[in-house]
Amino acid sequence: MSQILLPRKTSFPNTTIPLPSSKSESNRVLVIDSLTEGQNNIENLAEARDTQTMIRLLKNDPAIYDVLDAGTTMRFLTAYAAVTNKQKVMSGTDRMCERPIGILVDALREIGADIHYLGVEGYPPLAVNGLPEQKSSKIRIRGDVSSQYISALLMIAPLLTRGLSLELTGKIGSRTYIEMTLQLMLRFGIRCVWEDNVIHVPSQPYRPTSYKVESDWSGASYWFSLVACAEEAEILLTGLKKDSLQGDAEIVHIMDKLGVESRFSDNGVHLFKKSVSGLPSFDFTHCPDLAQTVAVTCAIIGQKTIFTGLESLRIKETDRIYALQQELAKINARLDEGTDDSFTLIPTADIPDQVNIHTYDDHRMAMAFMPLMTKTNVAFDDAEVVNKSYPSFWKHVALLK
Ligand SMILES: O=C(O)C1=C[C@@H](OP(=O)(O)O)[C@@H](O)[C@H](O)C1
Ligand SMILES: C=C(OP(=O)(O)O)C(=O)O
Repeated sequence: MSQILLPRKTSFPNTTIPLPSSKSESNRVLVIDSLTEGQNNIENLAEARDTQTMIRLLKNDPAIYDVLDAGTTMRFLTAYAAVTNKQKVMSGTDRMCERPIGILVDALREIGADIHYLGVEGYPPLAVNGLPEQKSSKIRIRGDVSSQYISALLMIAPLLTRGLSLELTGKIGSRTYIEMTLQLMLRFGIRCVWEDNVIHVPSQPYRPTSYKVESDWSGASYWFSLVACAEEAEILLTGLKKDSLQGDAEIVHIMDKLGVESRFSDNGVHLFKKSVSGLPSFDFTHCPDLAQTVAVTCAIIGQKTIFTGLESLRIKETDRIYALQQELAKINARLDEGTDDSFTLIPTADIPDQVNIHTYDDHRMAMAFMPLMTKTNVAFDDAEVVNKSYPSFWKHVALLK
């Protein structure tokens, strides 16, 4: 684990950031590719460790699928191992074994999969022993804990002899990720119907096709934040499209309210500074991975804000609410929990001359605090933490002139 120090810097003229590809798109396409009979032509897979882990496990097919700290890899491969009738142990880091998976396991068991827990009920590690016979084709599943369970079931559904109808109950979180799954399945020939809260997936074969993974909008968010926080900045982010499958493209609209103008061209999106207006409030229900970026941005630029839709943050790489509260306190900012489901971001009053950020084994804690370098010298205790989604992140920070 090595430290990294970013010295204070306020202006960033004309920099091009060659963004990495999306790990969410990559991990879906890899699972679909493995479920397709025939050759797909897939370009631009992510450098993210989560994706490289998926590639390695699918290629080597070891008896133990050790996903490390990759949530999508854990959830998608659990369903994949079941439908392909594999015998696998699913395991991961200590934190992965604290992230719930019971909702997915219950659904898979109802469909007919043979799965049992090897440790604590409801959590990895698990033993998957295939899916001998489909018992049910109509499943009810909660939509308010993690959309990854739903994406995992949707991707295997076309291979089930009776198909699958998924009734989503309660509030649906991270809906844009479910839509991404369905859109990608469509690219590979699968037609599903989403009516009210039921998604119907008939039994049908995936069709081989060509697909080029787009750049990562979640990774893009840190550069939007840098532009918002800087005195002057102009940044080109390559490989992004206005019409994206990724819900985190929402960052364009969020940052429009926080002083960043986005102009799209054939190369990607160009970011410029503009004035900030109004007292914004943001709902992260469908883009939870942007919450840390936006909280830190608002703290730095002095923007009081109301946040909602943060429920899922407590079960991600770390308890992201706690981690944000601890690290924001170091720059005298607060994220106060209200009596309803909202949080109030009270911005920074005074920033010390040097700030040491603890990263909690969470890539997004490190990347979200990078723009703090516009105000002070900032050190991070674990530089490699970014490898989960964006291994070239610090190399890209070094491109800033
Ligand atoms: O399906 C995906 O690719 C993801 C879904 C989201 O998780 P939840 O559905 O658990 O919110 C998101 O936070 C995660 O980084 C990636
Ligand atoms: C929550 C994340 O990933 P996962 O759930 O796939 O580990 C993330 O990348 O922010």
